[in-house]
Amino acid sequence: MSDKRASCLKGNGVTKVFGFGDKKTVAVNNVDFDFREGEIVSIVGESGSGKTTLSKMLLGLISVTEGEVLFQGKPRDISTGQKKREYWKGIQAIFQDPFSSYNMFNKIDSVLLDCINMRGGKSLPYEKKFEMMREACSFVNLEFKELTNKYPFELSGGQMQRLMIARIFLLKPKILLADEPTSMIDACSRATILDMLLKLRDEINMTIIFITHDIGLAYYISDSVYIMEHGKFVEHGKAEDVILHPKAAYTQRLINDVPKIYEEWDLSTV
Ligand SMILES: Nc1ncnc2c1ncn2[C@@H]1O[C@H](COP(=O)(O)OP(=O)(O)OP(=O)(O)O)[C@@H](O)[C@H]1O
Repeated sequence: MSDKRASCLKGNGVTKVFGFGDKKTVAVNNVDFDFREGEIVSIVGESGSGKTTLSKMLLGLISVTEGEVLFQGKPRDISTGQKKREYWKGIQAIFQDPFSSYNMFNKIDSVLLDCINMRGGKSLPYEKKFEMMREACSFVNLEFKELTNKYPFELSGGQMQRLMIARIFLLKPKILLADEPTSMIDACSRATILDMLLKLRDEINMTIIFITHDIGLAYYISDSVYIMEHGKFVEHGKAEDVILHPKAAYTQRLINDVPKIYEEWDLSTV
């Protein structure tokens, strides 16, 4: 993590409270963060720690109860539909379930064409658009000519994940929020997807925010890590500092929970 990189997304005292009175839940409790341009950040926590709520606030899908979010150094303004759409040119997300990410009635061509149009390419000649779609598919090792005229449900899970990354390749957002994007696929496809995301970060200097419960993945992939417990960040810093020298008991526990595959199994107790 280098302080020389400009701030991309910053939060001061960001809080989300659901419900009122006895039914009140403080899902995210007064968190501060500063994600830098081109940085890979992981937000790690167990189920219910507030990761999804925080990502929805970052994406502008739900309101912030208290605190402020700054995008590229300026207070974020998503007060109208128009301003939200403008903000979403800068921040995009991929989710763990690729099936939920597509309108299944839209052919793959139109999924990709929408991205080109969103980036202001509506009036480009079709040959140029075709070339852009072909390039985006080839970036993720897919053949556009095999996908054209098909629907997303005709693809395998792994192909759908790759198509999601092809969309990001075309949209070129400043920030990509990736919510456990590799949890539903096998280890081999998982490594490929991660490598593609890292390559994309290198090509377009995108900030990637990984939302995960997997501290091992966070160590492997991130520049910096934020550890979340009960809606608060209990520690953050460079991935190797936080994970190799954890200060919070909670971080220590998450690390201890990672199965150590190099240790022999003791089957006598089974
Ligand atoms: N719409 C909602 N209304 C009320 N409470 C909510 C709502 N959404 C989330 N919560 C509560 O906020 C807390 C944090 O939930 P959140 O989904 O953000 O956790 P998480 O870390 O993403 O969990 P997981 O890894 O299981 O997705 C939980 O106690 C949850 O019950």
